[in-house]
Amino acid sequence: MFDKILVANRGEIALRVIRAAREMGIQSVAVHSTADADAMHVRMADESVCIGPPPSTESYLSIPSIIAACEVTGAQAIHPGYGFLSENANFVQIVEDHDLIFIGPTAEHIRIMGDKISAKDTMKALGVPCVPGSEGGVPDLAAAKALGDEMGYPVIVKATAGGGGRGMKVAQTAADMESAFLTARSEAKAAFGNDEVYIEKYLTTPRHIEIQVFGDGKGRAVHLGERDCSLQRRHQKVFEEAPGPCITEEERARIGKICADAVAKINYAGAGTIEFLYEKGEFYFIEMNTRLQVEHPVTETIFGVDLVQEQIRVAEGLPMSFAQEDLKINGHAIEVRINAEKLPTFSPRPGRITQFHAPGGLGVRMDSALYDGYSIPPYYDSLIGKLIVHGQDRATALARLNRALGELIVDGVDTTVPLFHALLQEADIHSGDYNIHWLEHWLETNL
Ligand SMILES: Nc1ncc2cc(-c3cccc4ccccc34)c(N3CC[C@@H](N)C3)nc2n1
Ligand SMILES: [Ca+2]
Repeated sequence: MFDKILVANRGEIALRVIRAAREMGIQSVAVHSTADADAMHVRMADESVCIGPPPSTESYLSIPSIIAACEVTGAQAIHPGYGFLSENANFVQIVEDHDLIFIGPTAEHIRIMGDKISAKDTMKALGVPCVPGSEGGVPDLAAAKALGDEMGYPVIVKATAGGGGRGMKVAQTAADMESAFLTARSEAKAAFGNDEVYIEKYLTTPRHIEIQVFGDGKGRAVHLGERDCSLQRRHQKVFEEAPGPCITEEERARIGKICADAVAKINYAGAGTIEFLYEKGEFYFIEMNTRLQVEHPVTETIFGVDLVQEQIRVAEGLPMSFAQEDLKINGHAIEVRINAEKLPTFSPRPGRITQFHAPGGLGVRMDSALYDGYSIPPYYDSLIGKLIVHGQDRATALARLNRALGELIVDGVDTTVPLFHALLQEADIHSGDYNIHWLEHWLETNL
């Protein structure tokens, strides 16, 4: 059992992990840059260590500083949160070389899923439906053109080392293939130091449906249903919900079992998300995220579970607190991401919070590290809070979201709150009739 864990992150997710640990009687160590000395996660933790100057590369991404913080505080395990080092296989290896525990999957699984071709090959072999496309990487332009002609356009060229929308180029017709292929390859080289690309049939109007899975690392795994994360802008999710408004119980059981069985088979440990594109009733695997996701609270809310406590339990070698038959959906949950950004350009707006008031009442959860007088630093991402609401059905959740947004006070900086007030006026949001392009199309003529 852990006496003390180090939280290698900041902001709302650091607070989230500290809360889970405290409830388990585990002490927490916060790490912070000099810019975050006054951050709430530092105050909430049992102890804290300054690990460097503001730039992430010299603080939250500094592996030596984080390992040293464990040594001086006696932390036995590290929770990475999301982003930063959470999917860095080399970090996991170094953590384990120092006889510390990484709260998450193995370095091997992180590496397999971080390479989008080995991820697809692994999932295909495990019976997970994938997007049709190239067998592995595409070596040169001639092969790309031949494949495009064979598959039929449109196709999408993706960086093997990419993910999350980075290094992707669509070729609508054969004439586009040369520029799509060469641009994707050069951008992949520049961004990831690896110019390998692969090609897939481009799905034109899909939804983004992701399945939450959880494994004990010893051959058992469950699924916790899906989240619909289609409302995105430039690959940044803004609104996520569970269950998905367009997914039936039968579809959920079928794709959920396929995913749970797949990760069980590889002895996957901890939280994972299997990302699909969903179109015309079919699921197509695109990526697997080997971390806890920003939007995990909507899943926790409808199932009544604490996924962070489960991560800690499994890292301690304990069994999961639940089996598949224990996991029943209750109601509907929606999360909106509150960013310190100025609409309509979504440009980041750091600054000082003159007044903060979180909404409350029945079915409202606000995950945020804000407080009166807090100064949002300019060095990190602009997420300042997640508003999660729950209702017995989707309509109730939407009404509650509207009510909670009306209570939220964040004075002193611009935020994305007005976006959600506007979205709640839209019939398509109430009907749930949207796909991955809906928000960007809507933004062109609104806000
Ligand atoms: N074969 C094929 N067809 C259409 C696709 C469309 C996207 C995509 C493109 C633009 C926005 C998106 C929002 C949510 C989910 C996916 C997208 C996509 N992405 C974007 C990020 C990464 N998860 C993969 N892959 C696709 N792959
Ligand atoms: Ca991803």
